[in-house]
Amino acid sequence: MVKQTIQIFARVKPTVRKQQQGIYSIDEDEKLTPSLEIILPRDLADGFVNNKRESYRFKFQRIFDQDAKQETIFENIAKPVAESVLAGYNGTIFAYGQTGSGKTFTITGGAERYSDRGIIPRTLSYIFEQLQKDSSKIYTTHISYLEIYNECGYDLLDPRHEASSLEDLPKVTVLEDPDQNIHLKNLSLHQAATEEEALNLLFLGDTNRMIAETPMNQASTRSHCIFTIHLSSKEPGSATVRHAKLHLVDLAGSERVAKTGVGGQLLTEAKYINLSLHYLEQVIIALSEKHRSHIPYRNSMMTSVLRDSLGGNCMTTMIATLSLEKRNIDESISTCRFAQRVALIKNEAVLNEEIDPKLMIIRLQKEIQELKDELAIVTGEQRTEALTEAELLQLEKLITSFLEDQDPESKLEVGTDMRKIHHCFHYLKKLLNDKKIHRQSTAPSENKDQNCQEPLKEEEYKKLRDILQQRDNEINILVNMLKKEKKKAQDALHLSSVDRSQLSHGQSSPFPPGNPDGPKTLPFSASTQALDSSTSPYRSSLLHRKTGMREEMSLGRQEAFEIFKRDHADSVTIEDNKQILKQRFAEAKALGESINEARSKIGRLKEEITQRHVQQVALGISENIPVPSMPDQLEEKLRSQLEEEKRRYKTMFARLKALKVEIEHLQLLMDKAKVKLQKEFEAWWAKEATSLQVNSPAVTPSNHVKPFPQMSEAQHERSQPLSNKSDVYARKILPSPGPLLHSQEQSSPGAPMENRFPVSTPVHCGSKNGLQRAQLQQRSVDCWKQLVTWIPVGRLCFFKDGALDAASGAGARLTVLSLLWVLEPWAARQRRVLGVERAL
Ligand SMILES: Nc1ncnc2c1ncn2[C@@H]1O[C@H](COP(=O)(O)OP(=O)(O)OP(=O)(O)O)[C@@H](O)[C@H]1O
Repeated sequence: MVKQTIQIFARVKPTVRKQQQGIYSIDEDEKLTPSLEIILPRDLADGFVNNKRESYRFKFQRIFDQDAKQETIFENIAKPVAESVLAGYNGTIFAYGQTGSGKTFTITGGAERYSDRGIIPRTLSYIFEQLQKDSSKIYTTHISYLEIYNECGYDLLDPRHEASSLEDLPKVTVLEDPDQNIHLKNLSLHQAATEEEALNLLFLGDTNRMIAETPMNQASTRSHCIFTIHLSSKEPGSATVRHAKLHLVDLAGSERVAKTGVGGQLLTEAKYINLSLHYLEQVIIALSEKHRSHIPYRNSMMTSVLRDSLGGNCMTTMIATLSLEKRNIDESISTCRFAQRVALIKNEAVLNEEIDPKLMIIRLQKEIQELKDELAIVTGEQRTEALTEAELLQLEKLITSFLEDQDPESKLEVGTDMRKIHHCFHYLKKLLNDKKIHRQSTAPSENKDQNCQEPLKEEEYKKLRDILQQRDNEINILVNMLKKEKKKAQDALHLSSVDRSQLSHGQSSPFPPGNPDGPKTLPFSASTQALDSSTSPYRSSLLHRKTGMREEMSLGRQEAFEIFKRDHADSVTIEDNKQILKQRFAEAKALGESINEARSKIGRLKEEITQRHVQQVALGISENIPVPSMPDQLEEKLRSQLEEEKRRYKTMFARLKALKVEIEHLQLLMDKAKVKLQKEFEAWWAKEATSLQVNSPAVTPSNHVKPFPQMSEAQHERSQPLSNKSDVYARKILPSPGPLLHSQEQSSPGAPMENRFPVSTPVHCGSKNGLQRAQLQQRSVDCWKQLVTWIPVGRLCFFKDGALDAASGAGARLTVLSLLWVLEPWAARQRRVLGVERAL
């Protein structure tokens, strides 16, 4: 048992230096428990004459200032916890702090750079690396991911549901057994055999969380998330299994309702969050007070789930995330106060061991059989029916192994069944008789042989022995050569099949097929498959969501999406990551080629060494000189080259492995960013469409949304106003329709100049007024209608491009494109009508 108080750490989020100057200081001199001093500026007292304290000092195990890297956080905070989990203890790391203070950044990581990986991906990496190294135990790893929102639990990894809102996810409920153990009903556990599988699960959960967000529930801020790694270990042959859980918890923002300034639904949410954090605080107060018999764990779902982590069987660590700006000083002080109370809680972690149920069943079955046999002896009730074939076979096996066992103390255990005992005696008797007969039949010939043998001269015997030895060596060498040839042929066969499969996949992988050291060949053939989304169910699920959403889009929306994507802030990150990914792929490819080269060089060197041996043997045979036992100079040289090449190979191999993890991580980051982008676009599209309808009562479906009565539903949808992300983008400029316009048809006499589309005067449609905007769009539709009637399709295409070039803002592009989608079929129809008229 390990008794330990909850470890508390502080992390200060980086902000503009000026804002934090003089607000806090870290005293690292107190080596054992460094302290953080928060200085309350006078002006925060709002002019009151008061005796408010000006400085607050809090002690932490360690304080990480703004420049602390994610790597440092992992090494100092998460690694020790991961180590104890590997040893079989439960562990929890939770981040607590106000919204925006860096909880998600610390626990999960940033979405932009690979180096921003947070505690979860790094811990997964570390755990799987350790599991690979330790071959003395059999490990199984499972993952679960729970979100608690408004006191309801949701399973973020349920494979049966595609979440489009939180309600689509299965609800998780807390059950308590008579021993007060907590069970989570409906929370799915997923086996993860590799780091890649576990990472895919993390990204799937994060994506589900993001997709399930509604504008009312902007995710992370208002929900708690618990990512759990379940680890079981067992020594081979042992009946004892160890179970350990590691909870990595991203709590909701801890700010008070008054500060958030929210109302309505948000207020309800804020209350729930505050309520659950309030209950968390109550639990912590109760635990930090001595002699409190009742701890109110059951008051909220979160405290129920984290029951073991708080004052129970767990090694728990808290990270207080602080955003030390002037306006956040109060919240930062309350976060630190909370941490000080948490630091008083004592946990008692024990190894969670149990007997493997399967082995337990076998053991109990054996015991039952033994007891039955004993009972039969005591009661004198012996079974009389004949032994079955299987029983007889098993007995004979037992006898054979008993006879072969060299240990004089060994016993033949057949139980108390008299039928079995009798059978054993019969069998042994038969064996003994058979052996006797055999001896008698072979004895005369042995004697004859002995008589025929002539005593060999000592010298001759020695010579023959030497020759025999020499022949043995030659045979060994030739057998080795044969083996190598056979292996080469197999490799060639395998390579050609790999080539074929790669060709059929249509993609070339930068990862080389293997390791020159024989048994561990093709370590990457499996892992490269992870890069292929079709082999990873979770990644393909992410991609499916992404492409699925895309397929549903109409063409007009797709074009709008392309523009939205181009102008979105995240597009820079996606592009950056694409570039990095390209670089990494190129690097991996180059590395793969070098590894292949090194591999063939190693093969060549080995070949040369073997050749040398063969030559020496051949020389030995022809000139009758013994094969030298020590390698000569040339062989020494070859061997040192071989060792050098092997070292080089190993270094490159390790780098390639790291690259592979990085590439996979980047791909997942990009997938996630793309899903986010798509989701934001959908939200923006829906919002704009509704805001146009709500804000423009004058624009009825007949005069605006569906300008052409003959239009099909699909065309109708394409003609929906895009509203041009009006206030975000620059002013929208439509090209002038030119002299073809009849001004009376286009504008009323009293209309403002900008609504009349004067020749070669751009129209500015950047007004926030929905009605005006709708009118302008209606007019532009009419204007284009006129224009397109007389333009052949080729010109229309020209206009499409010209308009795109002429337009200075993305909004204009959207309007022009949406109009074109409407007008293209319409113009074709018009031309057909005109053709008919002309023919008549
Ligand atoms: N140590 C840091 N270094 C760089 N950027 C950071 C750091 N901490 C936080 N950030 C950035 O600050 C922003 C807010 O951080 P984050 O989302 O992690 O806050 P949070 O506490 O989880 O907020 P919420 O309660 O809303 O979930 C993010 O853009 C994040 O990238």
